[in-house]
Amino acid sequence: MSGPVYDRVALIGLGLIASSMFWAIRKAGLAREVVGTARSAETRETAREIGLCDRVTDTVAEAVEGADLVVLAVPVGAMGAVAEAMAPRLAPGATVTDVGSVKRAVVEAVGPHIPEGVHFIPGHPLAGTEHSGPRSGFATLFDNRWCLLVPEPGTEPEAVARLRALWEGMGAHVEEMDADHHDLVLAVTSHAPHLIAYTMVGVADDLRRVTDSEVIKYSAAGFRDFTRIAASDPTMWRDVFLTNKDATLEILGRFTEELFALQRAIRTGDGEMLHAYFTRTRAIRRGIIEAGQDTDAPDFGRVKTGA
Ligand SMILES: NC(=O)c1ccc[n+]([C@@H]2O[C@H](COP(=O)([O-])OP(=O)(O)OC[C@H]3O[C@@H](n4cnc5c(N)ncnc54)[C@H](O)[C@@H]3O)[C@@H](O)[C@H]2O)c1
Ligand SMILES: O=C(O)C(=O)C[C@]1(C(=O)O)C=C[C@@H](O)C=C1
Repeated sequence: MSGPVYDRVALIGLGLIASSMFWAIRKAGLAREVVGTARSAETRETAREIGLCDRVTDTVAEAVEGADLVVLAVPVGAMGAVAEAMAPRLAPGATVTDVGSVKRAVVEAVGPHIPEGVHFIPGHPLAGTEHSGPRSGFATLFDNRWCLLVPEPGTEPEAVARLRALWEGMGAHVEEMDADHHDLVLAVTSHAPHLIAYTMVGVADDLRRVTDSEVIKYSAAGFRDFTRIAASDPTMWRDVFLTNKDATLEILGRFTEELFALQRAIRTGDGEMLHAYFTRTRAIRRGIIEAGQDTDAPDFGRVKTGA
C-alpha cells in the first residue's frame, strides 16, 4: 500500500469520476482527508448518506480551503465558472487538476482563474461507464487504464510527479500529452464513436414505429454495445461536442467519406472492396492486441500488464 501523496484532496462535483477517485484514494490511503462538494443539495445529501468523502461541504470555497490538491470533476462546460468561484480560496502551492474529457477548452476556461503560486495540471482518465452520479463510482475504475496529463510547459516537475503518483496509486498508467493532440486523439477514439452510437440508437428508435419494437426486442450484441454507449450522460456529452468541435468535425468528415465509399461498394456489388476493407479493420484490432492492449469487452483500452 502506498502512503499519502496529498494531505487534503478536494473533489468538486461528486459524480462517477469523483466518487471513483474517492473510493480508490481511500482504498490505497493516498490522502489524509478527502473533502467533497457538489452543486445540488440532493447529491451532497446522498454523498453524506453513503459515506462518500470524509467531509462534504455546501460550497466550493469551503471545499478548497486548505486543500493541497483540488480536482474539478464537473462537465467540461462548467469548469470555468467553478474555477472562478474557488480561485480566491486556493492555498498557495496547491495543485488544481481536472478530469474533463476535452483538454484545450479546459486549459482556456480554467487557466486564467488560477492564481500565481498555484499549479494547474489538467488531466483525463480514460476510464468510465455509461452511469453517472454519486452512487455510480467504484474503487477499481482506473485499474490498468490510462490517465493523460497535459501540463503546460514550465509547470514544476515536482507537482507533476506528485499528481502522477496519485493516479498510479489509483491503479492508472500515466502519460503526458499536449492538449490539442489529446483532443484530436480522443475525437477518434471516444468522441466520434459516441456520436455514432447516439445516431445509430436514434435511427433504431425512429424505426421502432415501423418494425413494431422488433429492433429493440431482437437487438444483437453489436447494437446492445451501442445502446450502452448511447445511455451516457447527456450533459457531459453535449459539453464534449461543443468544446471539441473542430477535432470532432474533422473526424466525422473523414468518417462520412468512408461511409459513402462503403455505401457505394454495397450499391455496386463491389464485394472485393468490402472484403479488403473489413480485412484491414480486422488487422487493426489484432494489432492492438499484439501491442499489449487487452480488448476483451467491456475493458477495451485497458493496458495489458501481465502475461
Ligand atoms: N463518465 C465518463 O465516462 C467520464 C470518463 C472520463 C472523464 N469524464 C469527465 O469527467 C467529468 C465528470 O464526469 P462524470 O462522469 O463524473 O459526471 P457525473 O454526471 O457523474 O457528475 C458530474 C458532477 O458535476 C456536477 N455538476 C454538473 N453541472 C454542474 C455545474 N454547472 N456546476 C457545478 N457542478 C455541476 C454534478 O452535480 C455532479 O456532481 C466530466 O468533465 C467528464 O467529461 C467522464
Ligand atoms: O466505457 C465507457 O462507457 C466510456 O465511454 C468511457 C470513455 C471512453 O470513451 O472510453 C468516455 C469518455 C471519457 O472521457 C473516457 C472514457
